[in-house]
Amino acid sequence: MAPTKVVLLACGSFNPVTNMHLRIFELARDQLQRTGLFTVVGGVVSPVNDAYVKKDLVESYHRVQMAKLATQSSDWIRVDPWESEQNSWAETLKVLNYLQLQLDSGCLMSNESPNKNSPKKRRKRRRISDEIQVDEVDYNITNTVISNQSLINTSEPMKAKLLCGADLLESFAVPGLWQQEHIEEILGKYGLVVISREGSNPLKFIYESDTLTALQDNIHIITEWMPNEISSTRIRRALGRGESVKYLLQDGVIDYIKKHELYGAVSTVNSNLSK
Ligand SMILES: Nc1ncnc2c1ncn2[C@@H]1O[C@H](COP(=O)(O)OP(=O)(O)OP(=O)(O)O)[C@@H](O)[C@H]1O
Ligand SMILES: NC(=O)c1ccc[n+]([C@@H]2O[C@H](COP(=O)(O)O)[C@@H](O)[C@H]2O)c1
Repeated sequence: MAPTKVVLLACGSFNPVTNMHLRIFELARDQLQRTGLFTVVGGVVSPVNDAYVKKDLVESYHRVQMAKLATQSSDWIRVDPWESEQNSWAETLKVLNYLQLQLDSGCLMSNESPNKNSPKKRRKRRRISDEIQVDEVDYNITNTVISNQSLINTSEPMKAKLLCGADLLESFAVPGLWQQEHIEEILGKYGLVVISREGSNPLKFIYESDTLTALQDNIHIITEWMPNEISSTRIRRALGRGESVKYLLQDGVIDYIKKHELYGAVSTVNSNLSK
């Protein structure tokens, strides 16, 4: 049987995007392809909407720009600002539905597709947006994406899968956070690729849930044998304290943070301080 073509979607704050966020895409692609069952044709970073209540969340405009800078050298990971541009927070299932509709209709937007602004493509994406009942999106804003990534060929059937760290899987158990039907649909219709994280035990977590056990064929657990806790929270803390974050974030992201004085970082534009 030919491998299933897959596009990985990572939803999160990306506040800011770290090298570990990039690493989980790479690890997931490598390990999924080694099974011989999947070909990973793309990865999508979807920064969460500003309406998602989280401490210290900087404006999505900045989080999207940083994610674009971080992924600009990748030929398969791109950033989709659609979720961040909605008028309200969009649940993860809706983001997956939106991505799958784009894949089904052959109109997955690249970060720099030459004809991305064509009225035909704009109309098509607007229809997709209407179909999943989210607020109207201004695609002129969406299309101000800057990057050098190539267009994913969407002429063949492709499946969206949710890529996450084990902490996101474990958040399924937080009362009131996820609707049961959403969890079932995310797993049943799409599937989950979970990267292990220090302090988590995804296999035990699945074992303890009847829903997850019933759908475990659609959960791919990938062990990160070089675990590290590069987390956005720790990066923000370091920045606020004036500590170096070099090699934890892409250089372009560090420059952007300093230029815009995000997370309490001090601009180096007018000073002689090195990174
Ligand atoms: N070190 C890591 N190992 C494995 N997965 C990770 C790691 N860091 C982030 N992820 C995963 O990347 C996705 C997006 O990350 P997100 O920005 O929401 O989390 P975070 O880095 O933990 O942020 P914060 O520290 O602000 O809570 C999530 O699924 C998260 O589990
Ligand atoms: N019900 C849901 O769909 C649901 C609930 C909680 C978090 N999420 C998503 O999970 C991600 C969590 O990000 P953080 O780990 O940064 O909080 C975000 O993208 C958020 O939208 C989705």
